[in-house]
Amino acid sequence: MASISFRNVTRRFGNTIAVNNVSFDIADNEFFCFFGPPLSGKSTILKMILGLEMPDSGEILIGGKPVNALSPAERNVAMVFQNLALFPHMTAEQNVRFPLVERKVPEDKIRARVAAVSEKLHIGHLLHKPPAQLSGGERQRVAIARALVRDPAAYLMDDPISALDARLREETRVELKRIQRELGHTLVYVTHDQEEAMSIADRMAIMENGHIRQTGKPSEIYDHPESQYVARLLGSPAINLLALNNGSAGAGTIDLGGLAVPAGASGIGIRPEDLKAEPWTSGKAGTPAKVFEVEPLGGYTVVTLTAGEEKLRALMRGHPDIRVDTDVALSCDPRRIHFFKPDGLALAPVQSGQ
Ligand SMILES: Nc1ncnc2c1ncn2[C@@H]1O[C@H](COP(=O)(O)OP(=O)(O)OP(=O)(O)O)[C@@H](O)[C@H]1O
Repeated sequence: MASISFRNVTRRFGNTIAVNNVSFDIADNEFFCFFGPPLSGKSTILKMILGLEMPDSGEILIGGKPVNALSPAERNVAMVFQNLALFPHMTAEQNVRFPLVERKVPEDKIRARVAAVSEKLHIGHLLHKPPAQLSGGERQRVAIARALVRDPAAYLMDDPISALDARLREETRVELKRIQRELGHTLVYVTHDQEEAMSIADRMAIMENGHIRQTGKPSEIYDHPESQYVARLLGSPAINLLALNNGSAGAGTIDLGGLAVPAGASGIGIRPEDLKAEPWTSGKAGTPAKVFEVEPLGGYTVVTLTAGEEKLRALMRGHPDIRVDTDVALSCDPRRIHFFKPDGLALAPVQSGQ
């Protein structure tokens, strides 16, 4: 397996800058995810790693060696194009063998490789069965074995499970994460699903318009977004973003409880799970708001609130005793508030020294 690095890589298509001066380092054996909206440049990055697209400028390194001049075959990187669905007319074993048979790998090598992958993925006892006789989870393990049966320097996957239904998608991403960790493959993964990216990646890069806006562990990026753009892309329901009206006197409609606002801040962000809404009682601290709608989701409830001109969302555990059109008091742990400048970049909170 190998590390993968870009150094100031740019790729243009006519007037479109698909990838704009991008640099990153993916470590050996890392599960790395590119996440961003459609047309942000994710697939073009994968194609340049693979050697199907050439950069206009910049350098690409695999295993520390420059590969700009190497053909796809010489780079030994495998793209998993197809989604992780099995061929129904083949047994599990025929499915797993397929990528090697297609590449005319000698039979003894195929046998050895299928045996090795089957042992690692614990599917040896399933190999004689057709997909129809496998459970959903078993089918996904076999499909992943087929995707991983080659032994390249790194695997690339472009939205491989988006075609599956929601339940199977959840199962498959857990399997994939576990298997990647067990096998220790470098895996570069593209998705436009924020939950998938957050749950699956060791580290991720957030893309916008050909730029990487932030790179890091999903939890670090979620807790410390460097811009409003990144803050908004991660989390469901989305972060509440509010304009600051008059500096430290108050944040629009949210009482900041005397929190010092950093100089230059023009807006704040509060994650729905950090916003507390409690039944209003006179004399209670907090910003008055009205309950607009309540959405029970089973384990959680999303409460939409109106405070002045603003609509805010709070994510609460279980089934809170909150009714539509009643008055509530809003509060938030001030340490969980994000501050942003007019250009959308984040500001560090003022250190109180306490
Ligand atoms: N072969 C091409 N010819 C012309 N323009 C291209 C080509 N490939 C990509 N682009 C353009 O480059 C930009 C980035 O596209 P890319 O496919 O890399 O984005 P993406 O983030 O993978 O999108 P999606 O999630 O929709 O696959 C887009 O504006 C796209 O139209």
